[in-house]
Amino acid sequence: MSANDRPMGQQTKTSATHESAFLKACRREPVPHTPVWFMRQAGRSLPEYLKVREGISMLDSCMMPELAAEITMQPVRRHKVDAAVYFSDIVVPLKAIGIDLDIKPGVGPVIAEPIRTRADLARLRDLTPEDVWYVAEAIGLLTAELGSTPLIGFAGAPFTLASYLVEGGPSRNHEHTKALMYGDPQLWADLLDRLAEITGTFLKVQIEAGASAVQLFDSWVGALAPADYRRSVLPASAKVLDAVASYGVPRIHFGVGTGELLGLMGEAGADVVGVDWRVPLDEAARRVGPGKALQGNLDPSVLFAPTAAVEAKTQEVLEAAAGLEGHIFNLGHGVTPNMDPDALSRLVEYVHTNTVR
Ligand SMILES: Cc1c2[nH]c(c1CCC(=O)O)Cc1[nH]c(c(CCC(=O)O)c1C)Cc1[nH]c(c(CCC(=O)O)c1C)Cc1[nH]c(c(C)c1CCC(=O)O)C2
Repeated sequence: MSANDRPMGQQTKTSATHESAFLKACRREPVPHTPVWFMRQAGRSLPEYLKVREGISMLDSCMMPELAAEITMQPVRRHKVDAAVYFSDIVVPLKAIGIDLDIKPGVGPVIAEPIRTRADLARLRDLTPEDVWYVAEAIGLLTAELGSTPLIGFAGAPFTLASYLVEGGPSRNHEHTKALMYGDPQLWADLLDRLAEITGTFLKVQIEAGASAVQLFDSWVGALAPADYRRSVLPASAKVLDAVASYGVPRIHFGVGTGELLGLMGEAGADVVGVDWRVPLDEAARRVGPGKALQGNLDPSVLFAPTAAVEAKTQEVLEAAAGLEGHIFNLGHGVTPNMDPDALSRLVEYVHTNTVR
């Protein structure tokens, strides 16, 4: 359906979303104020989240469209952020293809039988849109409710998904993962390629349902040196980003501790590169090179300091970003459960009123 075929209301909404500060910054166009959203903005920092999640497991809540839509809306209503991020988890598509896994509170995703051999690989079948019907349904509800506020869809990148699958759960040193990557490069490449297929489909489902941007989370890839990233990870991440290129929605690519990988993560095909708090944004821009917007990068733990200190550190981020082609303000990683929601609301207000030009 072309824009002209749409009913009037939807057409107006679509163009208002297109003209939002968030999408303009992603496209590196001038903005009225610096747009801001927070990774993990929905979740345990919000009392209204704890209330609606009572007695419902994390994975079950991801499969309940009305509930997932409500949780996605909560931080938009409360903080007045410039974008919503679809409430789900990076392991949802793996669960959807039948991998036996759970999300353990305070721990993270735990896989019953890790994937470490060629025979194990056969368990990673293709994802079909029907497997994740609840995603399209939740996003349909959301695009109606969000008005001109854009919705960000997301997925875990092949390396980060592989690290959970191969380790069997969260890991500090990624020992089994690296043993496989260095010990059996062909099996590793095949594993990442399978995950790239699944992830590409998961993102397509979200875009076709109405997501206005997508973020590919390679949260743990900062564990790798650049040469290993280029050889063993970049081809699979590039395949995912390429799979959704034709939709024309901005593709954000983010990892933690990835200061040495920023240029390569841009090369993988992102339109926006997410930066954690370890590299100032002006330096990050030099590493990424021209033609890409940046997202970040206040240290989340700064939010635990008094307001004046939060504002001083925020000002530093805004000043480092002043010369960028496009900047979306975010934390350098996700909101944590003990964060004061009021501090986050104040931060949004501060960024909106203190944009540096
Ligand atoms: C690595 C990763 C995961 N999940 C995700 C990543 C990449 C982002 C990152 O680097 O932080 C992505 C994710 N997970 C969740 C979102 C929601 C959208 C948002 O508001 O950003 C997003 C974008 C919900 C969630 N995913 C999870 C929660 C907490 C579960 C709960 O509320 O019971 C939420 C709100 C569970 C989860 N799932 C995962 C972890 C490490 C945890 C935390 C475990 C814990 O501390 O209890 C895996």
